[in-house]
Amino acid sequence: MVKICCIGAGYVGGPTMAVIALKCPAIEVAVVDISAPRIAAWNSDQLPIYEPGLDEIVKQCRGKNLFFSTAVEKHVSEADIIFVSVNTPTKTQGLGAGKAADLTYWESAARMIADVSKSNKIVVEKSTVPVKTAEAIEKILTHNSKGIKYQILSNPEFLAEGTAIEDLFSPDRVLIGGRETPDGQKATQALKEVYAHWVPEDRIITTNLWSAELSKLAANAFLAQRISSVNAMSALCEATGANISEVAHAVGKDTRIGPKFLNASVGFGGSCFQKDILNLVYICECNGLTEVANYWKQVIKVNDYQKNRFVNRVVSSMFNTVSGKKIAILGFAFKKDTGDTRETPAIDVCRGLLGDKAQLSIYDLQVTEDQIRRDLSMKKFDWDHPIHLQPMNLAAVKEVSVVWDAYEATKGAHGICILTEWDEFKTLDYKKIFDNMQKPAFLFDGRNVVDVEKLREIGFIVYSIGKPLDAWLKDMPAMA
Ligand SMILES: NC(=O)c1ccc[n+]([C@@H]2O[C@H](COP(=O)([O-])OP(=O)(O)OC[C@H]3O[C@@H](n4cnc5c(N)ncnc54)[C@H](O)[C@@H]3O)[C@@H](O)[C@H]2O)c1
Ligand SMILES: O=c1ccn([C@@H]2O[C@H](COP(=O)(O)OP(=O)(O)O[C@H]3O[C@H](CO)[C@@H](O)[C@H](O)[C@H]3O)[C@@H](O)[C@H]2O)c(=O)[nH]1
Repeated sequence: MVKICCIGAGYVGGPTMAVIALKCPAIEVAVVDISAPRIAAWNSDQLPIYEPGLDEIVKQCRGKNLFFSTAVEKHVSEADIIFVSVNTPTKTQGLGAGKAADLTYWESAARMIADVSKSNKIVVEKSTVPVKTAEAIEKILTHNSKGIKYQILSNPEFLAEGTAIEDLFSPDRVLIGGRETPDGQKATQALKEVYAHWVPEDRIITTNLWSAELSKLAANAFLAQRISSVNAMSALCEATGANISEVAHAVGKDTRIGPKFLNASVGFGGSCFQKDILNLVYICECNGLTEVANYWKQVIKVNDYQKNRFVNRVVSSMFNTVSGKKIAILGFAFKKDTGDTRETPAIDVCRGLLGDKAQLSIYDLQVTEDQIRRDLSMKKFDWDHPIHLQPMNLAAVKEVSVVWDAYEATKGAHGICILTEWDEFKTLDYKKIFDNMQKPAFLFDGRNVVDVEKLREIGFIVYSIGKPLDAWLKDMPAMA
């Protein structure tokens, strides 16, 4: 029986391995982690991450051919194929701080593999890593090899949160990069056979190692660039009276551009886009490609601009101050159908409003109060470390309350900010909400989910990203 071990039981390791176990009953899959609470949660009824469809798969396979364990060394030493899916945060100190990927966790996983292995291994990079990481890992492994042969493959993951199971069941492509030697090709073939249990062969792409590593960073940079492009246009729409939904629809009809991923928003979030672009920028700079680095940096600058613009719009519309005013925040996760808050634009928007002394009442369908409080007091990039290494005893933010109902959040509020596109926010009883708010009642839709005209009829002053401004907002221009 082929044995697979995945180091890192996170948003990637958990779902990917669950799907491999489901689709390959003859393979034994062990997912290991240094975080005991995380492993305990994977072995409980309350999985550590919320992902539609994941519970059922885990229930079906757990204890049969899918195991979650803290016995890292045991499972690594027994495995034929080892996936490494650990954190690769942005460095916060030293050379490349604020940009370069911190490979501490990756390196410690590689050293551990070298220490405990007694048989040949295929080591698969599942984490997103800088180009040429495989070469460094190869050096660590072979330096300590004791005669054991290692083949390193790059197999980046392209799943998006909220649709992870769908994406894993039916990926646009599976990418495998390997050495172009007979042993390298054999390893590539072995991994290809795992995916071939359910992925059509023409969707499994094989490349050299460096192309696979770079393709992951490139794909995320292209995706994020699309959002910054549409968000940049949204600012111009507000200035000119054009409507971003109409512009995006018209632009996306061009088959060369396509309709997906063109929703203007308060800004992109998530654990990957910013981190991976910063990483790309750093690699360009290290290779002397300043113009290329600056080009990609702009994608992040526009994203920061979009978040700032939103906060400025809220404050300037409400008579240039939100001091002491109750603002309801609807949605805190970085997108719908996930409880993940890593780099969510809600953090920056909330901090901006708190900076102007607002009182926030936050409601999200999946994010816990504890998580929200941690996010609002944590330093940038501190989130991307194993949970037991993250700062504890964070300062309490007393101007924030977290509630479990949109009506409660909005009761007595001066304004509402919609920051996540949860379906529930489309069907709330906005008349009831309006009646219970201070007047004038403001609604700032950072996700374009509400029916602007209907809300204006009820009496709201509405701002919706990239949509024609109502008269009130035109009279209260926001500073960029
Ligand atoms: N989240 C996504 O949607 C996504 C998608 C594609 C790629 N990625 C990439 O995949 C990697 C993992 O991301 P994630 O979202 O799953 O992170 P995560 O924080 O959810 O999970 C990483 C896990 O690795 C564990 N870990 C760290 N060092 C370890 C070690 N030495 N031994 C054992 N366990 C260790 C941590 O405790 C943690 O549980 C990152 O490189 C990320 O960029 C993420
Ligand atoms: O038209 C759009 C699409 C997305 N977003 C925002 O962009 C962010 C990222 O969304 P999405 O890409 O759907 O989620 P992620 O889970 O971050 O997935 C991205 O990052 C992963 C980690 O690398 C990759 O594997 C995926 O392919 C890539 O889509 C979220 O805040 C979204 O709200 C928009 O504002 N407008």
